[in-house]
Amino acid sequence: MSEIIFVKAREILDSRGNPTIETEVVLESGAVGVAAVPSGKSTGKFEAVELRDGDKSRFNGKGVLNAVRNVNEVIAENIIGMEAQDQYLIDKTMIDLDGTPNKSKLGANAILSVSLAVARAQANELGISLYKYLGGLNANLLPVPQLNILNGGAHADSGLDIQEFLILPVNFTSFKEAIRAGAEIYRSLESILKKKGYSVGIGDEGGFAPKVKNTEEALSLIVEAITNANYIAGKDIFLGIDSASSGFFKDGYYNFEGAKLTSKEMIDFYENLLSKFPIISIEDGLAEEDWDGWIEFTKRLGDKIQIIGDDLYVTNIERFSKGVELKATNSILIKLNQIGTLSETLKVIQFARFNGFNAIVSHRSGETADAFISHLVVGMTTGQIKSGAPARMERVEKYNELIRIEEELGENARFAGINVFKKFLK
Ligand SMILES: C=C(OP(=O)(O)O)C(=O)O
Ligand SMILES: [Mg+2]
Repeated sequence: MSEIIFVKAREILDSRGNPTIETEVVLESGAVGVAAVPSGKSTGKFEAVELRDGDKSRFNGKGVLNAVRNVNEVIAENIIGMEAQDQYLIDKTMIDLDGTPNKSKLGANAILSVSLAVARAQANELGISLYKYLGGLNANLLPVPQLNILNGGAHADSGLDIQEFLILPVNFTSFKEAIRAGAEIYRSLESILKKKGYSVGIGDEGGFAPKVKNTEEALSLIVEAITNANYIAGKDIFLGIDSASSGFFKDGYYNFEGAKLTSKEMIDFYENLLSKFPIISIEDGLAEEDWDGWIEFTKRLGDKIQIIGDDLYVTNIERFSKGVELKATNSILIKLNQIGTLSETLKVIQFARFNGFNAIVSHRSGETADAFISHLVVGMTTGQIKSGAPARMERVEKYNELIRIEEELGENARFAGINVFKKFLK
């Protein structure tokens, strides 16, 4: 047991060059925990509040000095003296100190940086890896990576409406081999794009951002890349998309690929895609307030594919409970900074499990070198992680950390592989 004696936050930069917060926590024993918070661009309307200064003279208003001050001057004096092992109590103390339903007073970024740094400090205090602290002996499952190799939407200027085109390597015996296949396919896609005269510039999450015609062309290029890399699409590698469709939903319609579609027409579009491509996962296929559409979507396609709510749920237990009750999806995306504490995130993952939902732990489009999510996904044995392309160091670092974890687990490591999708493959 060791109590917190020092808490200090600072403003650092994220992968887009925007400011974000990092916090350091020191325990009486000398154990230290440092954690940095990422930042989204296609953020959900119902996410907890990321506190930004609004002072246009610094970072065009995006500074986080107020959040830093909230850690150093408000949170610090309230948690110094608390035991680092009391994660739930520390998180509750911060939630109560904030006192708002969306953490708008202190900032979810401020609160989360402390929450994660405390967990790290406690793992270091115990002298064990973070994933082992989170999950103990049960923490031996390595996730299927969802690798975003072609970018659109708010993350790139490819002109594609769909934000993320993902490959999911499943037919492998280890995470390391799965990521190798992913990286080979990424490079294979680069060669194809070059040969066809497309740009090989990349988007925020490291995927290529060619100005291709539409979704079908993007998916065809990816299938070709899989084949050229000597893998079989639909067996070794499945496809996924994150439409981030709240970004093109307006006044009840989806403004998609030049047309104005109803929810039903959007679902028809996805159903047609499934008949042409080995897609196993669709995230945010519909918008964050289109509950009726989601119910229909899951009724029609929920036994064939993983249907993930991201902006729909924002890792919030209330919105997620509603989704479970309404059968709005069969899966949930998990982003720590959508809700703002580790303990609330753990509860949402547990709730997903109780209800037979897949949980996919995710990075944000603005990232740091912090690989906390790699430990979270193994600690909670969720079986899937989404961390962008197998390129750009802030993305790769999450995958590299999983390679290290797999090595540490040795013969006890298991790769989730096809198991996480078995229920969709009858
Ligand atoms: C990672 C995503 O993007 P962002 O961080 O911009 O919300 C996403 O939508 O899943
Ligand atoms: Mg998303």
